[in-house]
Amino acid sequence: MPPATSPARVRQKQVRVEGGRNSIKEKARLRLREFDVGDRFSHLPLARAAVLLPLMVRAGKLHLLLTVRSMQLRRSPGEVCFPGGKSEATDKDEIDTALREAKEEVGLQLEKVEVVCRLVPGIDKMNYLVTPVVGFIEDTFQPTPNPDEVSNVFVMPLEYFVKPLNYQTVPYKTSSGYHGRMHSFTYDDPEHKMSFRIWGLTAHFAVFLALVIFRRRPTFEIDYDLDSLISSSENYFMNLYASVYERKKSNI
Ligand SMILES: CCCC(=O)SCCNC(=O)CCNC(=O)[C@H](O)C(C)(C)COP(=O)(O)OP(=O)(O)OC[C@H]1O[C@@H](n2cnc3c(N)ncnc32)[C@H](O)[C@@H]1OP(=O)(O)O
Ligand SMILES: [Mg+2]
Repeated sequence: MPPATSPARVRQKQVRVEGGRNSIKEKARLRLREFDVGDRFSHLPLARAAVLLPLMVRAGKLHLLLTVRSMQLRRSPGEVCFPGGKSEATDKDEIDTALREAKEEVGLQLEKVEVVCRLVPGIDKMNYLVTPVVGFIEDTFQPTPNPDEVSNVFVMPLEYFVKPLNYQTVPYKTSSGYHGRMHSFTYDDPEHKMSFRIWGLTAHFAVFLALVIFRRRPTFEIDYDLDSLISSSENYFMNLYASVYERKKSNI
């Protein structure tokens, strides 16, 4: 047998690693495509925003890239969120918005993202319809955060959003009167030697993504029926939307 450092053995190992990485990605891709909502919610009469949920394979596991918002921002300073922002007139759709914002905020070139799908949207505290766009990026990506908008970038295992070490649930009521629960995760990042708190809308999207990909019951309670995740996630959103819509109508 050739020595462990011989070019043939190194190449064999590389092929195995790439094969493993591809099968993780392929399984995730197939699951995500089942949940692609396309432009089904795009006609809803709310202001629009989109975020990119950047997935990568690191050490054989799926990871998500997240950002910490600059303290200078007017809205949600210091909160953890995905790269993203409001739609601009030049954006063709939510995918354009998410990719444009990811480039502006963390320097991610759009040709470095393999867009897989759009998931069920959420509604933020300003009543923006926020569409999560899921895309694969390489784990070699080196972010260049725009300091006006982003103060930090970190990567965490997607699995943490179904099996967290530090989790709390926070009941909340929106301005439109909708009652729900917000997830709140604290993640101790070994790379930055810092703790990050991921909660609210960002946690909501990360949990849903983990449920779609892992099909596993999390260690905490969720508002979905796992046996019919597509319909229950859409119903959850439509109830939230109805409460916002009713409120908007009554304010006219
Ligand atoms: C109902 C649940 C509510 C919650 O969950 S709160 C709990 C946790 N927080 C979260 O989960 C965060 C959720 N929010 C978000 O993900 C984002 O806010 C959301 C909805 C995608 C919107 O994206 P944003 O990032 O707020 O919007 P954006 O990126 O378009 O703009 C942000 C602000 O930056 C400004 N900006 C853009 N380019 C700039 C530049 N080159 N230099 C300086 N400033 C710049 C831009 O004007 C905007 O400012 P402003 O917000 O309009 O005051
Ligand atoms: Mg933004």
